[in-house]
Amino acid sequence: MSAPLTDRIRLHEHYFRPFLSREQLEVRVKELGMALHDQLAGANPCFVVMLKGAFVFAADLVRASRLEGEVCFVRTSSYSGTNTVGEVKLLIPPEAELVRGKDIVLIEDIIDSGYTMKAFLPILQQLEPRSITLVTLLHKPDAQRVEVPIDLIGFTIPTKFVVGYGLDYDGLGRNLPAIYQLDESY
Ligand SMILES: O=P(O)(O)OC[C@H]1O[C@H](OP(=O)(O)OP(=O)(O)O)[C@H](O)[C@@H]1O
Ligand code: HPA
Repeated sequence: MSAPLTDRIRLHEHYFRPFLSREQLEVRVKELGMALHDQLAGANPCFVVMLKGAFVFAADLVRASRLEGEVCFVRTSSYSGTNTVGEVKLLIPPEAELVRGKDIVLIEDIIDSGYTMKAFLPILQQLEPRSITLVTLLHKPDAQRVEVPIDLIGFTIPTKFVVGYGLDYDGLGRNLPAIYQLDESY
């Protein structure tokens, strides 16, 4: 059954329909937090958050993990509209002194083509962390172009552009509490 028209949202010229509800996100993020807690029991990790998209997920995941640790922010950029431009820019690099020798929890909102992580992981590895645990809320396996070692995945989703819960379409939609999927019937 299609979603009621009132649930549809418009961002710029595109329409998006409800895809993952606030409740589904809350339940899954708690599960991911517990999994991290079990995997890193006793560690004092450094959470590395990929800005901008992962800021909402990271805020919930860090608290759900109940792990004590520093938080550090990194910013990459490679999307224009709904397409990757291929080249990954590192706009805010990681802080070397927070990463060296630490167990890193790398928090990403989405792995789509995989180009962002493929470009960023070697930069992180050069700083010689003790370990890296890569957590992504969303993964589009059919869109992935390069190998990425993902440790924890929230939701495996189809190859359609999504927004909300931190993810944007050209600067809009990050504030939405749920996740919406591009509706190509308009
Ligand atoms: O696997 P990929 O195809 O590389 O796509 C994933 C990346 O794309 C988005 O970032 P973006 O470059 O749009 O920057 P943003 O987080 O500031 O929105 C998203 O937050 C991921 O970091
Ligand atoms: O589907 C997406 N939505 C928002 N940002 C993204 N960056 C890569 N894929 C996506």
